[in-house]
Amino acid sequence: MFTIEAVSDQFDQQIQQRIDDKTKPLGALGRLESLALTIARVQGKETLEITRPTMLVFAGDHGIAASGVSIAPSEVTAQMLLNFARGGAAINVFCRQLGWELELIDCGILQPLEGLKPGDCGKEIVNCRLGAGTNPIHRQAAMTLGAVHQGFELAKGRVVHHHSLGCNLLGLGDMGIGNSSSAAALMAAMLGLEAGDCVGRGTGIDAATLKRKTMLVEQALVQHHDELTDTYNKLACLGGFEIVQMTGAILAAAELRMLVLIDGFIATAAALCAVELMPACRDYLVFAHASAERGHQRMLQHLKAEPLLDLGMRLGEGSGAALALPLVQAAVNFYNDMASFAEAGVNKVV
Ligand SMILES: O=C(O)c1ccc[n+]([C@@H]2O[C@H](COP(=O)([O-])O)[C@@H](O)[C@H]2O)c1
Ligand SMILES: Cc1cc2nc[nH]c2cc1C
Repeated sequence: MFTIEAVSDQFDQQIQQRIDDKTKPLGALGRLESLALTIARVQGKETLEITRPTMLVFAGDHGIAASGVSIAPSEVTAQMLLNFARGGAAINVFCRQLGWELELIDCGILQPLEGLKPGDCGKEIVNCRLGAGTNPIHRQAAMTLGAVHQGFELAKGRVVHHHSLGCNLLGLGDMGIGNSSSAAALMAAMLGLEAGDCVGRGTGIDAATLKRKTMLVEQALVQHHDELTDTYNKLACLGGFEIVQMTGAILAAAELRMLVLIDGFIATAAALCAVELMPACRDYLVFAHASAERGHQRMLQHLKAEPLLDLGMRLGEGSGAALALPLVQAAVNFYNDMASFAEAGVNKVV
């Protein structure tokens, strides 16, 4: 369904030489230097550029939320999506500040946001609905395999659309009450860990809720144990509509050789799925930040990812990915515009 080419390391030496020739002590731009190498490999050209950076926020509801695993009920997913549409959430503020295009995608919240009065809803919500919330994963499969495939196709449609508008950097974010349970279950299934190693406090639950959440995720893993044979089945049994579509978006973006900025715990669960399915897509991913959610560090280690920021954030929405854009632009700009020792007439120091 996707044809993804791993990036070539053929020009690594030239790229590294260009970075090392800039007027700075060797390695002094730290993580920005490896970021520039990543971008140069992906873009494969002399002058790097970030064009029309676009944040896609995928929203979906989760059956498990009815069993009390979050601080909020499922209704808050729709309420926050409406808040995004009206421009009032953290992701709106950061996108406006930093120059992101923003698209909101309903992947399957409980009830579609229809029947709003004209003018009530500022921004279009793109309909990519796979259902009215997933089934509770501790009792049955979240969705059918057909829904997983359909979700990949819908996400690919959005990515192709933004690519055609000139976007070469996607940010991926999520909104979905209960989705940290689904992300933790997928993490456990993919990394071969216990529920207890993967489940965290999500929106900020108390100790008793954490215990229940861990038990339900454990139950989901036992319930589906024999079906967790490949990534598609893992997504069908344990996933969420927004996690499926973020996975599809990563694969579609990699196919088009676009860079993808991954947000926190939920988006990284989608990255785990995408990389398990097609390892070559890893080359196109930049991990924006270390979420405070328990388990995120271990996901990042598994993906050999060094996140750009560590702000103790655990909001989702794409907020961490949004904040990392200036660093990506800084990596591009130093690579393009900084003088070399020869150009500047500075003695090369090593
Ligand atoms: O992405 C993260 O790192 C992250 C960590 C904790 C919570 N969240 C957000 O909080 C919601 C999921 O939390 P919960 O407790 O409802 O499972 C969902 O809307 C996520 O975007 C996001
Ligand atoms: C208020 C609120 C905002 C959010 N943004 C992302 N997940 C969220 C969860 C809640 C509860």
